[in-house]
Amino acid sequence: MKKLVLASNNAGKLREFSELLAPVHFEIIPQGALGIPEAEEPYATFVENALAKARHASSASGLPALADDSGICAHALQGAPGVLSARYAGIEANSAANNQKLISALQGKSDRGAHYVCALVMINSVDDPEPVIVQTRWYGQIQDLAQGSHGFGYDPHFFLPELGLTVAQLEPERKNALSHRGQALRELLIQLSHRTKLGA
Ligand SMILES: O=c1nc[nH]c2c1ncn2[C@H]1C[C@H](O)[C@@H](COP(=O)(O)OP(=O)(O)OP(=O)(O)O)O1
Ligand SMILES: [Mg+2]
Repeated sequence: MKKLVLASNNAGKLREFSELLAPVHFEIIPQGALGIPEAEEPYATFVENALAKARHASSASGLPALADDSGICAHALQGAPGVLSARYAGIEANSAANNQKLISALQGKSDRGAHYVCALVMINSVDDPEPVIVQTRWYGQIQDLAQGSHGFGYDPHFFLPELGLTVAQLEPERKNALSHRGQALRELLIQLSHRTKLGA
């Protein structure tokens, strides 16, 4: 079975990837299982950070790698925290501190619109000239009150008006069916299947 390193140390993402990739015939190896530490994420775009993570994991393992760089963009904050979502309240910040900072930054703002972004990059090797790249959005609203216990990160504050629920109130399968990460992974698998058909 083809091996694939998942270039992430985020337990929530790793759980979602294992659910989403369950039907796929890859042996999925989280980079932590190979002792690979987090990559630097210095770039201003999600795609560049995802590519840096994928290259880091592929270089350290000698295997194909899949990386996710994602975040939440608040419209009233000109897209902040964006690529800095994981480090919004500081380098070692946890989700509670990041959520708190986001809610504080939005006090008094009437526009609560936001979107999640997910950039996925898959490479066959560190020098792969044709990375598979997908980027998707998931729209919602940021609410002050934290609700729900599923998911991770900003999910308890990310409200879906069509459902009347936060993402943390969705069962995992329902989140995966709708989320930025679920959309991106399904698109990536379609792109891979086209390549396989063409023998590339
Ligand atoms: O579905 C999601 N539900 C809730 N929050 C989410 C989601 N997707 C991304 N997020 C937030 C979490 C973190 O604050 C940031 C990702 O940051 P990001 O650098 O891509 O990931 P990370 O540092 O946690 O793990 P890693 O880089 O090892 O993959 O966006
Ligand atoms: Mg990160």
